[in-house]
Amino acid sequence: MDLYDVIVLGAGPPGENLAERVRAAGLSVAVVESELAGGECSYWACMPSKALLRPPIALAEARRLAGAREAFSGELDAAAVLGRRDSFAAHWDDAGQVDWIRSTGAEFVRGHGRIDGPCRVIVETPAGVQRLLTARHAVVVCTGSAAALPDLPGLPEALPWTNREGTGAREVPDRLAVVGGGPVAVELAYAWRALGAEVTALVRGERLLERMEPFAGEHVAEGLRAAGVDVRFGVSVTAVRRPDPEGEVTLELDDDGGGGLVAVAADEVLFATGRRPRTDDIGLETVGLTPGDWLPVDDTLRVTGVSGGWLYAVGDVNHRALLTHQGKYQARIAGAAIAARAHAGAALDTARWGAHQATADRDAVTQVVFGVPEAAAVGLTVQEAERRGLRVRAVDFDLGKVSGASLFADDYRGRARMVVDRERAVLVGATFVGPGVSELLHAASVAVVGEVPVERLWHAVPAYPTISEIWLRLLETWRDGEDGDQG
Ligand SMILES: Cc1cc2nc3c(=O)[nH]c(=O)nc-3n(C[C@H](O)[C@H](O)[C@H](O)COP(=O)(O)OP(=O)(O)OC[C@H]3O[C@@H](n4cnc5c(N)ncnc54)[C@H](O)[C@@H]3O)c2cc1C
Ligand SMILES: NC(=O)c1ccc[n+]([C@@H]2O[C@H](COP(=O)([O-])OP(=O)(O)OC[C@H]3O[C@@H](n4cnc5c(N)ncnc54)[C@H](O)[C@@H]3O)[C@@H](O)[C@H]2O)c1
Repeated sequence: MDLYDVIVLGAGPPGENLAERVRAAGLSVAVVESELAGGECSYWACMPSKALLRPPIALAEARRLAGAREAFSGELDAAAVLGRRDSFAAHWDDAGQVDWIRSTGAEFVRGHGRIDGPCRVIVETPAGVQRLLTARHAVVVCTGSAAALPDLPGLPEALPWTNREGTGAREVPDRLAVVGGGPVAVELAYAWRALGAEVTALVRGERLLERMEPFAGEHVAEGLRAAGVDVRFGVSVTAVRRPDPEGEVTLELDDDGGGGLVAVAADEVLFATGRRPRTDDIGLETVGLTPGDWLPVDDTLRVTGVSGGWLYAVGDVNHRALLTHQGKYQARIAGAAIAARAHAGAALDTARWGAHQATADRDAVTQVVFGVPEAAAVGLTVQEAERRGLRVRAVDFDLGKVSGASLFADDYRGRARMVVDRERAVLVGATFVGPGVSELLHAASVAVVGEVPVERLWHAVPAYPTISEIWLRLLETWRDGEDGDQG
């Protein structure tokens, strides 16, 4: 029997960070990983997708500048882009990440872990050996999520792409159909179109990026269309046919979306229709939980409904904010809470924004969706703020009218919104859409998390001529008491 203070199940970025955090607090820890240390993010999600996107974005941005565009007459070298992607996915080899985990003093255990009652984890190693690990203080489930596929006739036989093939494919299909309207669909439609595929995006709803302000999705749809993606709204796939696994795939649609389209033929189909928790085979039934469910947690990331307070869940698996950086934030908070509880008598700071209270992953979630344009958001949209009972004002401005933006790209198109709590006159959310806006986001996060009064923001002087001068235009619009460009 191996005894540790903490056992971490799953070595995605949140699991790795949790281990580092509790080690730094002097606790012993074992990290169990069944596939690759680094998780989905490193090999089939964030890193390879951004590696696929960066060359097309750089090229598209250069082509928007008179004088620079003349230097680019050729097309992207798809093989070189895929090769660069491979190196960013570390050629699907996790030796570097395992070394890093071990460098923290954590023990790395390769194998499939299952909870076996309170504080116990049984690991089935690749050699088929079972090893029992016991935790003195905590077991932290960081097993992440996998692609959720709808229950459609013919879908399993059609061998659909999920995010794994969508980020890892070694050849560019001639025709790719993409189902879904979230970040995965948007980014991968943009990337594969730029690499040479004919891409049809089939969106069930009426807009893209439903969790962001509506104008973000509108600008992104316009950008995808400008890049040559055929974007169709209001269409649902009802069945998928691929009689020959090597042959083309046909998607049957319920409605023509007004465009006369009743079926789509493609060489591959990517389903980007959301995520499901990886909890179906981790022994949840041994502690009274239901396999296959998301794991609800309190704000210290402790799983609710389990007695003894020893079980935590961090990252995608708790369904609070399915983003790597938010999972790592949760890991820092949970690690601090576990360490404080382990050192009997240490008081927990569970006030809003306290050291042991996850707050940002509800009230200040940051996200950037990459492409041309980029969409970047933090905190609450108008709709979410109103749902929470806040009285807010949306302050909008056309980013194309900011001199830094017009220098960044000819005919710059973009928009910004700050959402201001009228009662306290502080920012509760911000959204930017336009080329190159991703690096604007952190300033907005600091304002939201710091609850900086809007009047104080006048003293945060943006350098001239940068896109950040949008802040002055937003403040002027706020001062003048009328909304900017609402178009
Ligand atoms: C295409 C795509 C692009 C994305 N891009 C971004 C982005 O740009 N930025 C961003 O912030 N987020 C992005 N995300 C989301 C991000 O990938 C996830 O939020 C992140 O990976 C969650 O980390 P996690 O550790 O919770 O889960 P995962 O990364 O899924 O890691 C979980 C780990 O647990 C292991 N595991 C599972 N079960 C067991 C078990 N029983 N025993 C042992 N080990 C187990 C798995 O093998 C895996 O290594 C993207 C997602 C997708 C699909
Ligand atoms: N750059 C980034 O930060 C980034 C990039 C990719 C993914 N992610 C994260 O990964 C997670 C997964 O992303 P995602 O885009 O797969 O999921 P999502 O839940 O964000 O979007 C799923 C989309 O599929 C649609 N959909 C669901 N079921 C459907 C069905 N049966 N038929 C047709 N459409 C259907 C939804 O309406 C929605 O548009 C998200 O939380 C996202 O934030 C982040």
